[in-house]
Amino acid sequence: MSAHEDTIRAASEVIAELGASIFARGLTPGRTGNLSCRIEDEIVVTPTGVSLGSLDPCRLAIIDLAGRPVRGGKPSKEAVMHAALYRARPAARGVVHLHSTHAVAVSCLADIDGRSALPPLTAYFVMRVGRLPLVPYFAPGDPALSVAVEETAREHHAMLLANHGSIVVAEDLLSAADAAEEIEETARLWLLLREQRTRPLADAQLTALAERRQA
Ligand SMILES: O=C(O)[C@@H](O)C(=O)COP(=O)(O)O
Ligand SMILES: [Zn+2]
Repeated sequence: MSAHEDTIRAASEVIAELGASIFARGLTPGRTGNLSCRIEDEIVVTPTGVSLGSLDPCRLAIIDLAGRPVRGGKPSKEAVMHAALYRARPAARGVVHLHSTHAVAVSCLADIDGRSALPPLTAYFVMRVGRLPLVPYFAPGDPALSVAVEETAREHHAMLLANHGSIVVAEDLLSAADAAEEIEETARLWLLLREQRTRPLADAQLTALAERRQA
């Protein structure tokens, strides 16, 4: 087996392990959500119609950076969107898309700010996620969704898909998962606090966090 195949195999094991953990913690129900890792110019992505809780690392799909199937199982219907994210952010190596309950709830609200779907309630949210734009609704797998996501990803690594869920692209798969989990926790906090006056972080506090992130 070549070194490339060895790396694909190792990434597939990480994807299956992470999928099981995400599913066990109730972060995406049923057969929703999809995960991927970029290895050189190939992407290992979860197959369509399979629960993240029961992924077989030997049956994941391999696609190219144009989103075309190369070998393995039938790719997620969002594979083209994953490929679009890697094109938009060439240094990225992991993508996580989830239907986490509270994040989906926020994505369905009529009155959210499309430029920033969740307020900066905590430092952790600001450090992991930053500003979270809302991508307008397109049906799952619609090529127009990939176009919208690719455009947004040039400025933001995390976004909320209207009436759908979260999607994060990051330097590695586990960092993408951390950010997706943080979106869910912040959405839950925000819904808990909705009837109360809140005190999001102030601009000076956000600037200080941005400086620490760069340090
Ligand atoms: O919402 C959808 O249908 C997809 O975005 C999804 O989450 C699961 O689709 P597959 O990855 O094709 O199973
Ligand atoms: Zn989905």
